[in-house]
Amino acid sequence: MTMPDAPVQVPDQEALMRLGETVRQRLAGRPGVYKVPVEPVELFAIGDFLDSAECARLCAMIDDVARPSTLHETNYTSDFRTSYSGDLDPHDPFVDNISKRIDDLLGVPSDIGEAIQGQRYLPGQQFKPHNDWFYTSESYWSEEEARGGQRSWTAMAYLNAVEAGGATAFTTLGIQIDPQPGALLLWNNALPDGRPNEATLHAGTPVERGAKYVITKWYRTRTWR
Ligand SMILES: O=C(O)CCC(=O)C(=O)O
Ligand SMILES: [Fe+2]
Repeated sequence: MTMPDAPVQVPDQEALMRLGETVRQRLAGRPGVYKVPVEPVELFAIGDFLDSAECARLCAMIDDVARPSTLHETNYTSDFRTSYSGDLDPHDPFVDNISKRIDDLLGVPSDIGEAIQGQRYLPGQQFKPHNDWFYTSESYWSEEEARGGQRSWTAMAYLNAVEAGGATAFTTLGIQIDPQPGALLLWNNALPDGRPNEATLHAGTPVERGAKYVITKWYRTRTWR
C-alpha cells in the first residue's frame, strides 16, 4: 500500500506560523504600535522605542565593536554589505535590558532571539536588497538549522538621524523608511502560513552624508545558540 504524499513543508514552517500568530496578536491594537499598511508583509513601526540617551550609548558601543560585516553568501560581490557591524555584549546589563524590552514587546521567549547586532554605515556604505531568512538550499543552512533554525521576526531600531540617504527600502513593496532616531521597525519574515515571505526583500540604501547607526535583533524558531 502506498501512502499519500505528505503536503510540502518548508523547514520550521509550523513554528514560523505559530510565531507569526503570537506576535500578530500581541501587537494588534497596542498603543504606540503602527501597522504599516503594506501587502503582503506584516510590518510595524514604533516611534520613540529608545530614548536619546540610549541611542547615544548604543552608537558608542557600536563604534567599539564594529568590524567589516560578514555575509553567509560567499558569491555575493564585495560591495553587497559594506557597513561595519558587530554583536553587542549580551551580558552587559544595559544591552540585556534593551534586548528584553524587544522580546517583551513581541511576546516571544528570550531564548529564540539572537544577540543584538549593531551596524554603522558611513557615506557610500549600504546593504543591498536581501532577505533576512536563510536560504535552506545553501550550504550554511545545516549549521544555522542547528543554531536555532529559520529566522522569524526582525526587529531593527534607528539610533540617529542621517544627514542624507540611508533609508531602509522594501524594494518589492516599493516603500522606503527614513531613519528616525529611537524608532523600532518590526517585520515578519514569513507568510502567515509559515513559508518564507519573498516580499520582505529590503535594503539599507547608501548613506550619502553623515553616518547611520542601527541595531538589529533577529528571532529564530527555536533556542538560538
Ligand atoms: O540598515 C538598514 O536599513 C537595513 C539593515 C538590514 O537589513 C539588516 O541588518 O538585516
Ligand atoms: Fe536585513
